[in-house]
Amino acid sequence: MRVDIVSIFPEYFAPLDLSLIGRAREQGLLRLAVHDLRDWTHDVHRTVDDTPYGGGPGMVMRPEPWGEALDALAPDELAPDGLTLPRLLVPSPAGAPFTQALAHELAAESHLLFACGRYEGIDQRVLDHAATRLKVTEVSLGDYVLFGGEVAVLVILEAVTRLLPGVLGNAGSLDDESHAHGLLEAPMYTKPASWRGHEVPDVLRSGDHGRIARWRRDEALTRTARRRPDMIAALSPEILDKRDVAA
Ligand SMILES: CN1CCCC[C@@H]1Cn1ccc2ccc(-c3n[nH]c(N)c3C#N)cc21
Repeated sequence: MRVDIVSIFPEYFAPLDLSLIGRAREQGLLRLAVHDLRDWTHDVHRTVDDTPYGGGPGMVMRPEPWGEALDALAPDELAPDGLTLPRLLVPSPAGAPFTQALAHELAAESHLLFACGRYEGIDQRVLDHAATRLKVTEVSLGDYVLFGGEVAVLVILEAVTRLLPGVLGNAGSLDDESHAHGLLEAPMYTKPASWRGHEVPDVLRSGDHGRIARWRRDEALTRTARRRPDMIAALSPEILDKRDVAA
């Protein structure tokens, strides 16, 4: 997967050299490039913002630098290095909720292009024009307000990269994690068996894999019902009716 990120704070993405994302890049599973939007300005002050039409507080990101950046990073013709037309992701509090389902959808793309807004946001015409030739998705992390899109890109990129084949050593670890099947994950334990008077549930030490799987499924259902009743309502019937969870 190729990923391009455009931001006025490219240094925000230094953490992408670390951990599993850094290793995915070394393994060639992820080709990532971060670009400074100001490289597409032409004035001495490298201006990227201006006052909003219609008045109001703050500044809006100018369309010209964004237009040139997207032209350069999403060229109409197939570039010599195999650049395909990317899917444009624009973090925004007005975007569609970012979910595990969307993470899986994005993990299937060959080229993602992230546009990180700041100030009051990006001039709407940038997105409207991009949509004439790219798939554009405005996406939101949640119902709260951040300073800009960079944090959202870090979150989205981590959620997507871990789904790429070969990134997680034990792909099985994706199977029962929270949100993998519409449920929260069951509680997890490790040694010692007894810690400050708290014991590991006996079933997990029984060696009976069928019982353990059923216990984990029941715990996941109980935890989800208590903490996220909205997820229970959205469960597919087969998950609720699943009788034998043993493999
Ligand atoms: C504060 N300021 C005036 C009100 C509108 C937003 C603006 C700040 N801002 C500028 C670009 C930008 C992109 C994403 C987000 C964002 N906030 N919350 C989320 N879940 C987000 C995502 N994903 C915020 C952004």
